[in-house]
This record gives sequence, C-alpha cells and structure tokens, in this order.
Amino acid sequence: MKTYKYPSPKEWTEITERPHLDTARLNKTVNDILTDIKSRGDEAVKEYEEKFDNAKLQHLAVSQEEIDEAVRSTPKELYDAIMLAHGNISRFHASQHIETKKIDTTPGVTCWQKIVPIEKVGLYVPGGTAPLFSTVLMLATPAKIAGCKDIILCSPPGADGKINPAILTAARIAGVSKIYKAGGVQAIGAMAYGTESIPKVYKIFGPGNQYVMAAKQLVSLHDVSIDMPAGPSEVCVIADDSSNAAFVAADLLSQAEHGIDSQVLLITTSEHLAKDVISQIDIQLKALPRHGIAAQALGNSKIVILKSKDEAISLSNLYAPEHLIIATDDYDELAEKVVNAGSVFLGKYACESAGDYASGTNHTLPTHGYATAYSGVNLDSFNRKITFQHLTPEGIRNIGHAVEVMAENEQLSAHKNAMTLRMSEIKH
Ligand SMILES: NC(=O)c1ccc[n+]([C@@H]2O[C@H](COP(=O)([O-])OP(=O)(O)OC[C@H]3O[C@@H](n4cnc5c(N)ncnc54)[C@H](O)[C@@H]3O)[C@@H](O)[C@H]2O)c1
Ligand SMILES: N[C@H](CO)Cc1c[nH]c[nH+]1
Ligand SMILES: [Zn+2]
Repeated sequence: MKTYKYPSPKEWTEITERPHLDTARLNKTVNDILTDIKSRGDEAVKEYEEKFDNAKLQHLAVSQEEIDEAVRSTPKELYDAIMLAHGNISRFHASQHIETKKIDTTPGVTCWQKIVPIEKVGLYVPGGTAPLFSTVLMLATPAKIAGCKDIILCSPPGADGKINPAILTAARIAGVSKIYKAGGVQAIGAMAYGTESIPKVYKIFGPGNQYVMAAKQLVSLHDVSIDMPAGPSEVCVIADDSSNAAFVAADLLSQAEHGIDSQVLLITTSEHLAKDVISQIDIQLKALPRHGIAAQALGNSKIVILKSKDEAISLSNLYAPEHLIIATDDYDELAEKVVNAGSVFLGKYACESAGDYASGTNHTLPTHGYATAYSGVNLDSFNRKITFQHLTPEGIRNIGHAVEVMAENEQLSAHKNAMTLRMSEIKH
C-alpha cells in the first residue's frame, strides 16, 4: 500500500483515483459484445458463456428441478444464515415504505404522487470469482417488497454449466420469478434487449466487475434504466489511536479480497496505528485463501496520514467511498460530517461484513466516486412515483392567469390556449 504523509493538494487528487481499465478499450470490447447479443440473441449468449465461463449450455433458463435440487443440497447451517439475513434485509427495506399524501397547493388544485412498482426488473448476481448469493437477497428482497411482478435474475454458470446452489436457494427464498445462466456483458445485453429465452426488462440492478459496470452504463444510454454504476468494491476506514489495528486490517482485507481491481483506503491521524495496521495486514493476508487477489488489490490501495480528523473527513468526502468505516471512539461526531459515501459503519464492532451479509442494509452501492450523486439500492429503486393532479374551477381561477402569462412568455400559444379555453368556460 502506498503511504502518504501529510499529502499535498495534488496528492489528494491522486489518492482519490481508482484503478481502472483503459476506458476506450473497455467500452469497445463491451460494445462489440452488446451489439452481438442484440443481433444474435441466445446463440451469442451461449457463445460468450463458453468463451468467458467455459460453460457449454443447452438451455439458458434454470429449471424448477435444478432449483429444487439446489435447495435440497443447501446445508441447514447455510440455509438458516440466509433466512436470518433475509429477515433483517426484509425488515430494513420494508421500513422504507413512505406514505404519500394529497395536498392542495392552492385552493382547487390538488396534487399527489402514487408509488408504482416497476413491473419487470432484471437482477445481476456476480459469480466470476466468488458466488455472491448475498447479492440475490440484496436485490430480490426489496424488489419483492416493492411489488415488482417479474423479477428475473442472471448469474454466470461455472464450467459445469450450473449456477452455484446457494444463489438458486437465495433466489427461491427471496421470490425471484425466473433465473438464467448468463454472466458479464452478455447477461446485461440479454436483459436490456431481450433474447429468445431471456426477457427484456425495464430496469437492471446489481453489481459486477468493470465489464459489467461498463455494460450497464452503455445499455442505459438508450435501452433500459439501471440502478447505478456499482463496480469493484472499495472501503475507506478512518482510524486513530483509539482504533483496533487488527480490526482495521481485517476490514481492509475484507474488501481487498473481492477482486484485483478493488481498492481500500486507510485514513488516520496516527502514524503508530498505521504501522500496526500494516503489520496486521502482513499477518492476516498470509492466512487468506484469496491472498493473491487481495495482495494485488492492496497494490492499488493507500494509507494516508493526516493532521486532523476534519481533514480525514474532508478527504473521505472527496473520495466518496462505497463503504466508510469510522473506527474511532468519536464516530458520532465524525458521522455528522459525512456527505459522500454509499454506506457508513460506525464504531469498532460495525465491520463491513455485517452490512455485506446480514445487518439489513443493502450492499449494492455506488463505487468509483459515484456516491457523490447516487444512493445504494433501496426500496425506492424499484418504484416510480407517478404524479396526479385535479383542478376545480376555483383552481383554474387561482392559477389560470399565471399559466397564461408564463405560456405567452415562453412563446407557446397552444399552451396558453389550453388554459384560456377553460377560463372562458367557467366564466359562463
Ligand atoms: N459495488 C457493489 O455494490 C458490489 C457488490 C458486490 C460485488 N461487487 C464487485 O463485483 C465484482 C464481481 O466480479 P467478478 O469478476 O467476480 O464477477 P462478475 O459476475 O461481475 O463478472 C464475471 C463475468 O465477467 C465477464 N468477463 C470477464 N473477463 C472479461 C473480458 N476480458 N471481456 C469481457 N467480459 C469479461 C465474463 O462474462 C464473466 O462471466 C467484484 O469487482 C466485486 O468487488 C461490487
Ligand atoms: N462488499 C461487497 C460490495 O462491495 C458486497 C459483498 C457480497 N459478499 C461479500 N461482500
Ligand atoms: Zn464484501
């Protein structure tokens, strides 16, 4: 990990940069696959599955028998853990329901919103280097609570042509309607355009690697809506002398192990703590089965020593991390100052793993600095709010003239006329 001590303003910018593939080349690769999926449908999806996942597929749809078998084969301990997580995720997302109300903006003009679930949603569950069945719960649970009718899911199969059983089990528990064996760009293209087997959806949700994130961004230009750019995982930890170095190291490694392009950032006011964290990382890294991946991600990662907590929060807000852990005793005070972050974890017991799996918050979150403008997935992500209005003659009397004047000044006479006709009618 590169260490910055009291960085210059130029170095602050450098610290906030994420590792990424060459954008032009990435977009070209992704665009070529998308174009192929659009024109050749299932046949192209199957070819890319063979190319990228070494899976020779007869059918893309997962059968009910395959799901039954997956549920049967899921060990009880794992099944119970998924159920516990599902319960907490359900409670947290159900609590996000909001009541809308009708209001008279002025007498005779009544306006309201109706919350309507998106009918057809497509969920992407990563499976390239780890079968992220927790992501099924994070996406399908709020989709179901919102009332989405068709909830389809795509995830890459293994070389044996099967999707990991825990993904299928979580999908059954969370109420997914249909599951397809497709990963990466080909899955995003299939859900965006529709193929013979995979239906076109109105909105695509879910995280993934840089190819998946680029594919979502490209299809969202013209064809389909997306939740947000949610790419390689990241965490920023703010720590000081009150923090537990072993905990901090474990939290940094927990995100470094996601992928070689993950990034972790330690911001601290304590050089002593920084040294202890480095030693702890050395010890803990060796014991990780994915130490090769985590070690590469640490190569993209940074430790920053700053003079004050205010500076630490400013840097974190500039970085806009997907996850922020405030591992100091004065976390409450610092939390008040957070303005850019996907999800925040407070105090030494709030490890990110809690939110990744089971506390109830959503783990599908904006990366690459997009937390400056996007929220993570939540109940509202699966809804639209349709506005309604009703006007009485009194309402026409109250706003009619203003509408006429504004329309006239925008030089839109037909707009003005639509109001003028009503104004004349109510005079008679
Ligand atoms: N931001 C979030 O909310 C969040 C949540 C969970 C996971 N993640 C991230 O999701 C990612 C999962 O990545 P993954 O790779 O394990 O699984 P993945 O399912 O995202 O990607 C696997 C697919 O990538 C495609 N692919 C791989 N190399 C390619 C290439 N050279 N050209 C075209 N396509 C290619 C293949 O089709 C493959 O099926 C990780 O980066 C992880 O950090 C993010
Ligand atoms: N940390 C990931 C989001 O960046 C979510 C996840 C799933 N499983 C483990 N972690
Ligand atoms: Zn994680």
